[in-house]
Amino acid sequence: MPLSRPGDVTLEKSPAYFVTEAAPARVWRMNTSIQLILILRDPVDRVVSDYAQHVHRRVSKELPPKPIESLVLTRNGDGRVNPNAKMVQTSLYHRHLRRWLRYFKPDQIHLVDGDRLVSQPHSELKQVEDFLGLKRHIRPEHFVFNATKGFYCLAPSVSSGRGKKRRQRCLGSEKGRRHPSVANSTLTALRHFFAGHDERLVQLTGRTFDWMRRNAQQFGEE
Ligand SMILES: Nc1ncnc2c1ncn2[C@@H]1O[C@H](COP(=O)(O)OS(=O)(=O)O)[C@@H](OP(=O)(O)O)[C@H]1O
Repeated sequence: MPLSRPGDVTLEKSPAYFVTEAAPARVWRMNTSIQLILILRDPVDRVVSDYAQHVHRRVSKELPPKPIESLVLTRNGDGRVNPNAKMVQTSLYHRHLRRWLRYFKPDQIHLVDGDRLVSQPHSELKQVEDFLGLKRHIRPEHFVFNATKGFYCLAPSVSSGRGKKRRQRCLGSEKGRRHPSVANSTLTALRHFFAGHDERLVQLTGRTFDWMRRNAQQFGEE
């Protein structure tokens, strides 16, 4: 963590902490009253996003990407999801969150809806300001939709530059890449698999996310 002065709010972001077995105990030893922010998105989209990173890494090394099926489905060709696959494990949010809740109180962990963070960043970030006990500073006009990027970016008025240097600030080109296309049968297997885990996350958090409603509609009627 960087050095901070009294009154500073220091933020640190590492997606890997969430799934790292030893992280909750280590963080607790550092600071028992820390405030934690967890961004959750549709677990299937998260798997596909992970796969997009795999494709990017392989292509940049001039290696052919592996098919997603070999990374998330069982090897016997029955089309079922392999629950032990790394990309699948990472999306089992309730398992990882349960580990954090052994050390931290539920009110120390704020859940951000990652899908809404993309579509309505202001409303999600307002809740983050409240959770951190900050004065509400972020306003809807601080975000502008960038059609090329396909995401909201920070408006020039809140950029850190001065004068003409003030321009829109978007996340880097490695964020929000186009996702590779994935066979419908694989997506359906993934949706089916994760729908079975939705209820456990609801029980743990008391939150129902939009992807759960979509899953319930799709699979509840089967
Ligand atoms: N404004 C804006 N611009 C670009 N991307 C945005 C934005 N808001 C949220 N997102 C989503 O953030 C996802 C990447 O998240 P992370 O940076 O936490 O992931 S990681 O560090 O790469 O693990 C990234 O996931 P992918 O779309 O799968 O790349 C985006 O969906």
